[in-house]
Amino acid sequence: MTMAAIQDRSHADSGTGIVIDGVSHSYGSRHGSGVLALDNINLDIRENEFHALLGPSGCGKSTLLYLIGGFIPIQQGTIATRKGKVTAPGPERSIVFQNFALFPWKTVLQNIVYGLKKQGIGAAEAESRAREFINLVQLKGFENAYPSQLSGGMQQRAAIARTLAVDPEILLMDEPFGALDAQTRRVMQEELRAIWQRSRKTVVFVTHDVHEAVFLADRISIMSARPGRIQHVIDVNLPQDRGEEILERPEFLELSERIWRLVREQAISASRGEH
Ligand SMILES: Nc1ncnc2c1ncn2[C@@H]1O[C@H](COP(=O)(O)OP(=O)(O)OP(=O)(O)O)[C@@H](O)[C@H]1O
Repeated sequence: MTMAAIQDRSHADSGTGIVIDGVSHSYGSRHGSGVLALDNINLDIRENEFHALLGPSGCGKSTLLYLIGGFIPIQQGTIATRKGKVTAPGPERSIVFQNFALFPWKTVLQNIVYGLKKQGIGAAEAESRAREFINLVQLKGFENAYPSQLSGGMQQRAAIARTLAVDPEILLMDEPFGALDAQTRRVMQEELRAIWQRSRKTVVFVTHDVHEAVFLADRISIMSARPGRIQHVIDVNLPQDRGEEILERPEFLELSERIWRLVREQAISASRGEH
């Protein structure tokens, strides 16, 4: 696949939505007598949309993401993509974690090539594709650097390049910028939004940062405190092209304020033990 190919995806109908139907999840017991983390989640994530999952700490955002990824078994309900029901990890679904997850003993280039070779792609093509994605995330010149020689933001860009290079239809992101300083985080958010606009993957992005969710997403699901339920699904009617200037716009600030109040209600009811 070439860079032109990922750009073409913005006009293609090959994206994959995710249908989450009646999904509940408990930890500590196979039969539901442990900690109920998710309670009857029903959610349709549209093809090619950038969807944020927002909610108080411990509400089950990561659990839902891992269930979509097929990394933990679905106990109750179903999750389906264009490829059918999710029962295990699959190449059409890739995840980016908070802590970069690069191999420290491999260079940036080797880290990206590794994932491509595992998919059966030959060495020469893997290397040229890896270089394209290194350029995409603006790490040209750092191909031969080891993760320890990079800043946190650069490591995360390398991790995102590794994930994008294998061309998943669905990109699952678990607070990928949580470990970054505020300035780097801002730059990464802008870059991610721009990359998404070019590649038009279906993205599910977990965060507990309201501004991050509003800046990045087309729709935001607000979850209740544990056990996690979908309380609200909010459309983000902001321009598709989003730069730093959008943070000052009244519609951005109003929507952020409205969502902040909804999230805060969940956090307060959690602290009162209402869930
Ligand atoms: N492996 C596990 N064993 C037992 N309980 C777990 C396990 N993983 C998560 N939990 C519990 O399930 C609930 C949901 O956890 P999860 O990590 O999905 O929430 P989260 O919304 O992603 O939280 P945070 O925003 O703090 O990362 C939490 O109460 C947590 O304590």
